[in-house]
Amino acid sequence: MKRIAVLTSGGDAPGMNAAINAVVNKADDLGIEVFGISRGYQGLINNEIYPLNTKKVQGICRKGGTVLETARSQEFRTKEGRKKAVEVLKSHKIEGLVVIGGNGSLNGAKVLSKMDSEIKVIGIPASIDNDISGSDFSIGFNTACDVVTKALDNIKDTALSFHTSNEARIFAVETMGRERGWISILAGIAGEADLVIVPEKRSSFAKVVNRIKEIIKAKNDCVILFSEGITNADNFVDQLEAKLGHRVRSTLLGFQQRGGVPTITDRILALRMGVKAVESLKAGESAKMIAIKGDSVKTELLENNDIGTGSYDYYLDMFKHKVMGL
Ligand SMILES: Nc1ncnc2c1ncn2[C@@H]1O[C@H](COP(=O)(O)OP(=O)(O)OP(=O)(O)O)[C@@H](O)[C@H]1O
Ligand SMILES: O=P(O)(O)OC[C@H]1O[C@](O)(CO)[C@@H](O)[C@@H]1O
Repeated sequence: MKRIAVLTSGGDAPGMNAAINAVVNKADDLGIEVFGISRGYQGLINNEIYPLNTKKVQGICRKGGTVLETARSQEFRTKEGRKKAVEVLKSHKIEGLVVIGGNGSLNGAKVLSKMDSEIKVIGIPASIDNDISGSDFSIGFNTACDVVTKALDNIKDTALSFHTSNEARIFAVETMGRERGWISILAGIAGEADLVIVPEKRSSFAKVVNRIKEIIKAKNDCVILFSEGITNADNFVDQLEAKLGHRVRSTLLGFQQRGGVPTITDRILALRMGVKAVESLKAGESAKMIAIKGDSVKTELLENNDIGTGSYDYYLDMFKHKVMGL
């Protein structure tokens, strides 16, 4: 393997830059040339490709987002688009490609790996949603949880300061994560939310309301964390106010969860995965994804699924009275 390329695709995630840095530095160690591709698969189709070296990626580990920029590409979903992508890689004599992205990007990597046996493709899971099967954690998830936990810490200061007021204080905070409640559950436990509502559990709206009433009766405040993937997430707070007859103060953290300086945990995860991806290409592997399992970084087959695995049930069951679903 003499020449490889790296791209980032789909939603950006904090730590993607550390993965790029590791790919370039490990390739340098092994005497492999590296090219960067801008704007994901669309940039690849458009031949937006340039040489990278260790100097160019110096100091990027601390940066959020991705220095390669990212995109979602309809054209790459077509066979014609993917053919163009292969032609571009071949025209630059690229023998291996590292795709850093979420489950869609990794599905794209799998399809690309079937196009031409001379081009090896390895995926690195990077998404704040942690919804990628095969790896316990994806790059960016830890940073997103950190943002949400810190927001909860701040909100709880107000909640606890109003314990003796006449009016019960109720706060509702929405998290990202698409159909998965990973961010809610981990940040909820760490930030001591009183109630976490995730899409994976089933309950009724009436039961959720009753649980909130119990919490208020017991301590006069309630901090609720709910996932964007629950049923009727958009109207959840309005419906709660109507049923409870109380004000519910709402916080939408939105894209704050996807950006910002990556935590050391995300940086180390990304660095380990970047190194493993280059080693895997060097060993001639293809159609594989880098995964963290327990404390080990491994290669797994790229599978066409998008539900995320890891030890999710363990966290859901830690404090049963604090977790409900809708
Ligand atoms: N089945 C597929 N076949 C070919 N390409 C795909 C496929 N699925 C996704 N892609 C490519 O990967 C790109 C990124 O996918 P997607 O928009 O689902 O984001 P993602 O990687 O899952 O990130 P996020 O975690 O932000 O959702 C798509 O725009 C498309 O170009
Ligand atoms: O607006 P966009 O870029 O499609 O991203 C929104 C989605 O991306 C994610 O942040 C994952 O990257 C989801 O949690 C969220 O719903």
